[in-house]
Amino acid sequence: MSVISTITVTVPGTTANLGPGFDCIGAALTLYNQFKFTPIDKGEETEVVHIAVTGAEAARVDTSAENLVYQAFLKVYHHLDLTPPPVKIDIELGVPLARGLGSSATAIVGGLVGANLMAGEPLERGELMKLAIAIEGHPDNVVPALLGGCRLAATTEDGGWEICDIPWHDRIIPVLAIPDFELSTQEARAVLPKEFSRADAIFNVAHLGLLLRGLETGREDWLRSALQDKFHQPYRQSLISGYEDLRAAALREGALGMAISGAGPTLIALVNVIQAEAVASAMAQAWAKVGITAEVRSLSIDWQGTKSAISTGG
Ligand SMILES: Nc1ncnc2c1ncn2[C@@H]1O[C@H](COP(=O)(O)OP(=O)(O)O)[C@@H](O)[C@H]1O
Ligand SMILES: N[C@@H](CCOP(=O)(O)O)C(=O)O
Repeated sequence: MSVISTITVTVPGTTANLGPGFDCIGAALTLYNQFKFTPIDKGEETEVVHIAVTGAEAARVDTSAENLVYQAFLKVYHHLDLTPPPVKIDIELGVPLARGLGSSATAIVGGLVGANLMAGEPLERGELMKLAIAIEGHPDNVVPALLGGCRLAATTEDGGWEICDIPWHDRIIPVLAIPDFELSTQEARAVLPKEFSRADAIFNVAHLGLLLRGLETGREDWLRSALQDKFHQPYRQSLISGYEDLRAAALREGALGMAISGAGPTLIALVNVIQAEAVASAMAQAWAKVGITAEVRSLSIDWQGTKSAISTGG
């Protein structure tokens, strides 16, 4: 009988909200975290984990049993009422932490998918998705991280989720300006009001519609207004120093619009492919002028979502 030696799970980072789609839309990006799960022999001991992390920000990741990847791994076993096996988890970080690029979603999805494969794949993708949304608390990062592409998530009348794939025109490029400072999602959610006016709700519904059709058709006149929002960006801008300077620089070089990626502090510009390089360099310079070091990257949409491979031995 073949025995699992290692399970490798690769999960894309994501950009959520895209302006008016607060907590309901997100897209997977060509930026990845990799998680390797290796069963270890620990005799009678259970719930034992060894975690090793590599990558530029490795020292910032908790390697205790509180690690989010392991917590998600345990969730599958507890959900199935099974005893979790001792495991070694190797994490290779490619998604910057706490920058609004869905690093926590990669950890959750990675842990769930790894555990499900180790347990013999008892859970279907839809069940894993529900567990992931429950852990993260909102669907807009974990859904595209798992499925790839740009996805809209809406609740169904029976309390489930309807997931809709959003076409993304290949002329439209996401340029991500990633600063060297962090902003936790929890902190950036704490500044938001609990209620919104009717005028704000109508504003966001209209602009989300514009965004969806703009992304599908690539129509630049629609996309130029589509990233406006009244639900989160007005309250979060002050947490991101240089926000207005970056927006002005990006628009000056021809960006169609700029928004906060997820809860920030990364900023995302939607750009016609022809302008991508000029916009990226203008955004980097604008942050440098206010003393912030940043990495600015023109990325693509990841269409595959989470990938996994199992190597066996014995
Ligand atoms: N690869 C990882 N392994 C373990 N925990 C992680 C990993 N990536 C992110 N996390 C956890 O998620 C936190 C960041 O989550 P959050 O504030 O939501 O930011 P982000 O926008 O990156 O998702 C990190 O501080 C860490 O606790
Ligand atoms: N809709 C959430 C998205 C958070 O994304 P993250 O990448 O910052 O974790 C929010 O805006 O709070």
